[in-house]
This record gives sequence, structure tokens and C-alpha cells, in this order.
Amino acid sequence: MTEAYLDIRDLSVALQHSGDRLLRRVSLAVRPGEVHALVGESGAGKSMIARAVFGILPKAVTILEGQVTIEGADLNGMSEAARRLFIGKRAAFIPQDPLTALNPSKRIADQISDRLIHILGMPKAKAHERAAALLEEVKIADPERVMRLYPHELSGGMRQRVLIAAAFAGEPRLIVADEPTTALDVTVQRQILALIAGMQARHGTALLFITHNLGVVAKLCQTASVLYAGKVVEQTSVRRLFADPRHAYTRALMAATPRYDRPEESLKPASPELMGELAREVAETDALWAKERAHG
Ligand SMILES: Nc1ncnc2c1ncn2[C@@H]1O[C@H](COP(=O)(O)OP(=O)(O)OP(=O)(O)O)[C@@H](O)[C@H]1O
Repeated sequence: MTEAYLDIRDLSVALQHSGDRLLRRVSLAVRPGEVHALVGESGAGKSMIARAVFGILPKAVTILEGQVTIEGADLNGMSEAARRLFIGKRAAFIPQDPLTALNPSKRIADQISDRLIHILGMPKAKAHERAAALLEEVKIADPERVMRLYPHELSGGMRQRVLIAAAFAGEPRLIVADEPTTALDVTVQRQILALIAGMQARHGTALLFITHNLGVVAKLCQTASVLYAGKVVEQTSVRRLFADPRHAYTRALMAATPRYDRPEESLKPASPELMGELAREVAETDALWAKERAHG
């Protein structure tokens, strides 16, 4: 089996003041060129994993244990400056909300080329050329005109296209996309998903794709981790996930995914029995963990 490009091992993070764990020994690997889905409902800890990869956990959150490695290099062992440079050359992030991710006072050209100039050391003229080519690739008409605009002058879909262009610009080998279509209309969502799929295939980039929508997983991803309360409850190939979901939570998620052909089955809420079962599983995990920690 090919070695992982991104390897997260036994990662636990907790709220500093209470010690409550938000991630419970999460392990997952993304191999070169692979699209791995990180699935789970709101609050499961999906964004926390993304933030841990980029070393941008909230101040109130602390790492208790575990490693994040990219190309075999342990990111926790690096100084902040070294880590930023190391990751900047290898990985990029496509966030949920394109408006807050773009700098309101910078023209579109600079949003894409700054990274090329400062992290990859590209000459200014070449970075500008590359930015225009990328905007064309993400199907923005008249790139030279758009490059002179500011984010507020673009639609939500256009802004997301700009962020996708920016993410792919430096040819990173890994992109983490955090629900990149959540803030968009349904039709624009489909276009953006198709765009990401096409770009990923053309560039051969590994993708950690965060979503709560299993329909998206089926279309885009090869492997998946299902997260509940900061714990990976199921991890398998997407084919097996759909053919033979092992965990009751995965099955409930499937039942809750809207199906266009059978709308009456849409959005079944999780049963009280399942919620009880999940709460017990999490409590057992925590008790076991506390016991292990107590015994050193
Ligand atoms: N800045 C923060 N400080 C403290 N706790 C936080 C912070 N951000 C998130 N949390 C908590 O961490 C847990 C995981 O949140 P996270 O944002 O990773 O979930 P998610 O699965 O990405 O959800 P969503 O799909 O809504 O983005 C939640 O319990 C949340 O309340």
C-alpha cells in the first residue's frame, strides 16, 4: 500500500479549561492523489481536525496526544515559522465561507499571487500570469478584469472559484476542503463540486474533503472516516461504506441524506435508542482512555 501523504495518529484535543475532549484518538491517512471524506454532523469535530493539520487550533483548545505528519515529517515538532513554510509548500485549505476567507482590502490578483510570491518565491510577473491561468481554469470569464476586482464585487460562487484557484495555484500535493459548498445555492453547489472534482483529477492532488453530506461522498471520494463526537466510528472505502455500513451511526446518516428519487425517506432523525447507544459508546471510550492515562 502506498505510504500516506497526510497521516494523523491518535490525535486527541481538549478544551483547556474543562479538559473535555473534542477529538478522541483520531487516526486517519490520506494517500497521494486520494480523496478522503471526513463525514459527520455539525459539531463532530471535522473542522477541528482541519485546524490541527494546519496548526491553527483555537486558543482555548490544546493537543493532549497524537501526531500529524505530512510526507513523514512531524508537524508538532516544528517551530511555528518552519511549520508554516513547510505546510505552505505542500498543502492548502479551501474554507467553508469564502467571504471571510478572502481579504476584503485586496484585489483578486493579489489573493492568488501573494502566496506564490511569498511562499514559493515566484517572480511577481510569473505569479500574475499563473493567477490569470488559474482563474481561467476555474471557469471565470475575463480573468484580467476579475483580477482587478475586490471580493465584495463578486458573487458567492465566484468567490469560491477564486479560493479554489488560490488553493491549487501552488500545486500543493494536499488540499483540505472544509464543506466548501455549504454557503452556496444548490445549483452553484453542484457546479463547485464538479469543479473541485475536475481540478483534483487533473492535478492529482490528495484531498481531505469535509462534509456532512453522504451524496457528496459517493460522488467525489474513495475512502471515508465517519466522525461522531470527535471519534472515528467507521473508516473504510467509500464502496464498502455504502454497500455494507458497519456502524449504526453511519446507517442513520445514510437514512438522513436526502434522496432525490425517494424524498419521503429524507432527513429521518436519529432515534433516541441510537442517541443513547452513541452516548454510551463515547462514555466507554472516555473511561477507557482515562484508565490508560492513569496507568501511564
Ligand atoms: N473556537 C472554539 N473554542 C472552543 N470550542 C470550539 C471552538 N470551535 C469549535 N469548538 C467546539 O469543538 C467541537 C467541534 O467543532 P467543529 O467546528 O470541529 O465541528 P464540525 O464537525 O466542523 O462542525 P460544522 O459542520 O458545524 O463545522 C464542537 O463541540 C464545538 O462546539
